[in-house]
Amino acid sequence: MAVFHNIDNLPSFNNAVLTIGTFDGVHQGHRVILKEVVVHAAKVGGESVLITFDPHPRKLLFPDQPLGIITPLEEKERLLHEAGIAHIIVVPFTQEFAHLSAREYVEEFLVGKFKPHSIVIGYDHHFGHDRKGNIDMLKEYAPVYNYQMIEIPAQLIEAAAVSSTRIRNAIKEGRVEDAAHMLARDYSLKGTVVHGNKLGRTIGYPTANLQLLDNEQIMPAIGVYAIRARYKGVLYGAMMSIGYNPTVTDKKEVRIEANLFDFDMDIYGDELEIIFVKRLRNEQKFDSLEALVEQIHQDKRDTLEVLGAQ
Ligand SMILES: Cc1cc2nc3c(=O)[nH]c(=O)nc-3n(C[C@H](O)[C@H](O)[C@H](O)COP(=O)(O)O)c2cc1C
Ligand SMILES: Nc1ncnc2c1ncn2[C@@H]1O[C@H](COP(=O)(O)OP(=O)(O)O)[C@@H](O)[C@H]1O
Repeated sequence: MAVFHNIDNLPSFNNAVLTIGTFDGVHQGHRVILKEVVVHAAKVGGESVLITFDPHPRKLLFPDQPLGIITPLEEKERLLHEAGIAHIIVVPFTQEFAHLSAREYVEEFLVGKFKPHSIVIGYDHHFGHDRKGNIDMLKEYAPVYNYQMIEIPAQLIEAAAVSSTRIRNAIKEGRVEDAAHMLARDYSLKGTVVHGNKLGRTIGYPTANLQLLDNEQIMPAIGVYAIRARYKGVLYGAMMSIGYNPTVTDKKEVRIEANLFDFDMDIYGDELEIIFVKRLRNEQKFDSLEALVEQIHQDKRDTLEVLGAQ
């Protein structure tokens, strides 16, 4: 198992079975491809090699569009290894790399650096400057450079009825259960616990305020969620508010905060992982703090019911 970030200093792989893509989310559709790579590598006595890009190509190509990624790189690397991929190549996605013509990309990059035994690719994969390269081109070069092409057909990928875009939309709309279904795991975020307004403890609900480790990661819709929170390897039932806290402030700043059950520790500065389970309700502006607290009691009951039912 290894991750390589420097493409100018790669080892030579033995019968590399390659796949290429951003694999944001490492979702059910991606897993169809990953499985083929791992199984095929075992069959031909080769090594599974996955090429991915950082930052996400869309960030370089469309810098004005907010990106929103599902899996930060470190998490993606962990999930890919879990899926059985032996070697991960993280290509720094620079202007120079983006400008390689499709031919240069195949000849100098794929063949030059990896001498692949096989390339496993989805039917709709594009590459090279202006995305001009496609699967037909990889097929044409196959006999020239002596690699085998394995195309993952549309039906197989579409049967999974999953795409990174659909997952992004589900998360943005707060449909975290739909996202979990497509990801085959719960959506999660990591953050550092920062100081808030110190009001939480006075109303009986201290809330760890989070600053996300990866600002590019997608935030679920404003609202209240049943979650699990992982602190130093231990999972706690918890509830989360993502919102502006209109009951207590007029500031237009989004706060991400979690109240952990059966927990009483000072965790400022520490890392907390949030695992989304279900969106419970919209954020509301209450007439009084008492009314907010009444509702938070109810949120806790609802959360315990949701978590207990799992
Ligand atoms: C489960 C939960 C639900 C919440 N719902 C709301 C809400 O609907 N409206 C609101 O103004 N604030 C809501 N809050 C946020 C509280 O206003 C906030 O936690 C409180 O002001 C303490 O903030 P502090 O951590 O900055 O001290 C919610 C908090 C939690 C934990
Ligand atoms: N059950 C708990 N859930 C969340 N945070 C807790 C809990 N118990 C203690 N804490 C601590 O209390 C802090 C939150 O208290 P709070 O009064 O809301 O302050 P702040 O406004 O700075 O977030 C957390 O950052 C954490 O260090």
